[in-house]
Amino acid sequence: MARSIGRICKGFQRLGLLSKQTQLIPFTRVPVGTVRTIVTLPSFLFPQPRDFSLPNPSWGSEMTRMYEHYESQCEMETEGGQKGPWRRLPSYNRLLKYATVFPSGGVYLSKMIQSKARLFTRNIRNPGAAFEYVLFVNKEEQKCVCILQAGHLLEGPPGHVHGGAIATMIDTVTGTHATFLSGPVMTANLNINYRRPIPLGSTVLLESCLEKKEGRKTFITCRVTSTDGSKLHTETSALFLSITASHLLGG
Ligand SMILES: CCCCCCCCCCCCCCCC(=O)SCCNC(=O)CCNC(=O)[C@H](O)C(C)(C)COP(=O)(O)OP(=O)(O)OC[C@H]1O[C@@H](n2cnc3c(N)ncnc32)[C@H](O)[C@@H]1OP(=O)(O)O
Repeated sequence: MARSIGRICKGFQRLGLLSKQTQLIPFTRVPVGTVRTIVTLPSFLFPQPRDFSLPNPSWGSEMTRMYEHYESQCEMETEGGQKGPWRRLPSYNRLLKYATVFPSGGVYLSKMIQSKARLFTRNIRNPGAAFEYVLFVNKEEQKCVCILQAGHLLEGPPGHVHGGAIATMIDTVTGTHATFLSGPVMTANLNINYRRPIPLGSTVLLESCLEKKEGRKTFITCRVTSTDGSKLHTETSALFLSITASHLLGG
């Protein structure tokens, strides 16, 4: 258990959410006053988290075809036998499930852990009903592609996807991309132009590109198009600001 919690702590450290000094100290050996991270629950209570970016039976033929296309890019090797630049990003419905105490924000996080908080885009139990999506990132080109199949619960105008649902996906894709490029960030500005409605149930591509980085600022652009690229649905410019854990803990 200690090893698996340790791996999770390392994951948070990589994302910059835990300080490097945070140590895992088994509960039974904790000298009073030196606790930095407390393990409160045994690992058998944590089932293997579901990776929502993997195919499920609700995926239509277009979603599956696009997934297979990008997945095959991930398997490609360069001429020198190295792994190619594409990676699929796994996707879970919760990020903070396993952490119990932050160096200075234990109470806040402990409350979150006991709560029912779930990532907004991954909280519908019925597969295919809302956001079905998978993200692929290309490290060399500093771009990210998301394949989205928009389910029937996302209706806005009759037969078409709600503008807020589109904005949610744009924020998710550009936000994940910015995190990949710059570590923990928050959206400061999203500027979206809706050019053409997205039919409900259809599969579209969101392509996010790094425009520039300036200090704490990461500027990203994102286009939503049909899978063959012939129809432009939305265009976005987004600004993300790098944050530290204390920004989140400050509320
Ligand atoms: C390995 C990878 C795996 C990744 C795995 C991750 C998985 C994860 C998946 C989930 C992905 C979901 C992604 C959702 C992301 C959200 O939805 S975040 C939620 C929505 N956003 C918010 O709630 C943010 C609310 N706003 C804030 O907290 C604060 O205003 C901010 C944005 C942090 C900035 O505050 P601050 O740090 O105090 O910055 P501040 O000093 O005011 O300004 C700094 C600079 O930025 C500029 N600035 C600030 N705000 C703005 C603005 N709105 N417009 C223009 N400029 C601005 C300032 O002018 C200033 O510029 P300079 O004078 O330095 O040139």
